[in-house]
Amino acid sequence: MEPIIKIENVTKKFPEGEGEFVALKNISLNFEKGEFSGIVGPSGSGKTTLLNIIGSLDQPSSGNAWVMDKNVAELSHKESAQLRNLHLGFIFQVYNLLPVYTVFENVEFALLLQNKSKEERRKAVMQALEWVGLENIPNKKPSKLSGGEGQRVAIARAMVKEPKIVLADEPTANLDATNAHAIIQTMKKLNEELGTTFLFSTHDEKVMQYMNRIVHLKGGEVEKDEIITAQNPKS
Ligand SMILES: Nc1ncnc2c1ncn2[C@@H]1O[C@H](COP(=O)(O)OP(=O)(O)OP(=O)(O)O)[C@@H](O)[C@H]1O
Repeated sequence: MEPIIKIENVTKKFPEGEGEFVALKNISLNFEKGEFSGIVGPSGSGKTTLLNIIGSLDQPSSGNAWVMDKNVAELSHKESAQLRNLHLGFIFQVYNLLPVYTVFENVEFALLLQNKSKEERRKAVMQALEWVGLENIPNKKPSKLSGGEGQRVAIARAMVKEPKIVLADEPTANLDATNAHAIIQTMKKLNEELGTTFLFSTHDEKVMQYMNRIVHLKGGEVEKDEIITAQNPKS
């Protein structure tokens, strides 16, 4: 089976002063369907840059990044928007909920670009809220939510389209330990039940212990690619 994400000799350069800064240096990596994997590394090592390329939010300077059989390096703006809309879910450190809308509406938003009836949307939103344990507060406004609840809404918003891949950039950075564990366990459950592929960027040891695989980046290069087996759990 083809990997769901295939990174092939990807280099990413950003302009810096007169010259350029190389954020990713000739990286090659594959991720299989259903992985629950983390990208870890020091600040500035290229984690977000790599997630942005996989998320089709940015393009490599050279090399190829295949995401669900589409080469991100060759997509037009419209095609990358379509890839994101149909197949990718995003969870960020900051939840980016729209304050004037309810929990229900914030999650429903992700479906408005899809051709679904109001009733189909209602069902999908309530299912997603159930997945994250917020089915009882669809009408609350974000300002009335705790940090953990806010991040749950963000997970529901990412999951409501039932994407093939969820990209989570430091999803627990603003949460206390109890909420961080709860959030990551919710994502792990969705990974196991729905087969969604999850790819995290994280510094958080609490997150790392749930991973099946940890890719260590350093200075834009893969320093270590670690498969975590049941016999070798992280503590
Ligand atoms: N748009 C940009 N323009 C210029 N330089 C950039 C840009 N985006 C990232 N960089 C640089 O590329 C390097 C890698 O950044 P990236 O955000 O991928 O790191 P990271 O590993 O996610 O770090 P952190 O853990 O702090 O989020 C950094 O040195 C950053 O300054």
